[in-house]
Amino acid sequence: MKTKLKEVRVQDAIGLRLAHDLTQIIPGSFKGRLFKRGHAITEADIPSLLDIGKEHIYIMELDEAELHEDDAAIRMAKALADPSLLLTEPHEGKVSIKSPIVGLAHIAEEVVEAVNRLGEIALATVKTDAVVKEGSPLAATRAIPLVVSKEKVEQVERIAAAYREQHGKAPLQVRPFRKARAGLLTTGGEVYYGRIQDKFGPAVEEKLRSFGSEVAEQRFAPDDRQIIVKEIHYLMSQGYDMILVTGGMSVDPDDRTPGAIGAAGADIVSYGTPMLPGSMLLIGYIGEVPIMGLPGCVMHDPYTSFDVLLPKILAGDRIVREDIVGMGYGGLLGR
Ligand SMILES: Nc1nc2c(c(=O)[nH]1)N[C@H]1C(S)=C(S)[C@@H](COP(=O)(O)OP(=O)(O)OC[C@H]3O[C@@H](n4cnc5c(N)ncnc54)[C@H](O)[C@@H]3O)O[C@H]1N2
Ligand code: MOO
Repeated sequence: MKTKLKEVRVQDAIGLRLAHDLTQIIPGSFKGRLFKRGHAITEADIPSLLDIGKEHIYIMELDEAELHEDDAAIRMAKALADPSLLLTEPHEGKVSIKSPIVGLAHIAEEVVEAVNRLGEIALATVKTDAVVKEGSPLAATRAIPLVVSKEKVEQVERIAAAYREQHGKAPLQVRPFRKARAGLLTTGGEVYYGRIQDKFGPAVEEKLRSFGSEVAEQRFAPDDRQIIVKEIHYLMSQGYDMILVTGGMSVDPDDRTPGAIGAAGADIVSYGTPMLPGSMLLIGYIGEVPIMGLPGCVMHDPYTSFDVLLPKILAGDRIVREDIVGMGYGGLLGR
């Protein structure tokens, strides 16, 4: 390091400016910045500095071949992020990259690894296909020491530029969701004949709404294959973007839904999804329109195979068999 760092006792530092943010942690109640970089120390600050364990502060003379942690974090974030993403001010040496929209993260894993292989810098991200909400972070950058060589940050910039060149997009981005209008068919004699109240409709509506889509119409059918087929055809005729059928997805004689979806003309991508909960989910297509058979757990569990497949569909993916095959590894979430 060619940057000059001089240690000064806090008692002798009145009027001097802090070279970096200073953090306080009080377990259970606070973790954050107590003093900001550039703050000029006053007499009154001394007890607080001693309370967070700072008997000395640094006075910094930055070498021109090196970068302060804040500036390194900003440059790396700018190099890696799609221009639509939001970059926070550096905070304790970290820049967060946030999504301006609800969507699906797309993270170039090879870039994340190449950057982290350089050492002395950190790039942490969510995984590809994670759903990000408006304002939620998808990545953060940070330099580990207080100063790093410019060359290191330039290497990050070169890695990011090479990816952009090859793929025509940034290594970190968010794919937006389309607003889908779904047709919902709820099967089950116990609901159809009024023995119990429907709980599936509200659960599916809530889920779609959280992704910016909607249930345009809900229909009901008893456990009768022909009626279910007729209702699927009706929903198709309404031009909905997606058809969701609930109930009757497992092994009982009254579980007619998988057979009816096939009989309605769907190309079945998979009946059965290697994820728990959500193993009895069916996905197929009638032409371009996705159709899913949703098992009972979707009504009950907050996160199932439906929560993996629905966002991918809304981001414009057509689900293929390999997507389903890949869900088993890491797919044991509940019972
Ligand atoms: N022997 C086996 N048992 C089960 C299997 C299996 O493979 N072998 N699979 C299990 C899995 S996984 C699931 S998930 C459940 C649910 O399967 P279904 O989707 O077929 O659900 P149903 O049998 O239609 O109903 C189960 C339960 O949920 C109530 N229900 C259904 N629809 C509604 C609605 N719209 N509103 C309110 N309540 C509803 C229904 O009355 C039943 O109580 O099967 C496991 N078992
Ligand atoms: O489809 Mo079942 O939910 O695995 O619980």
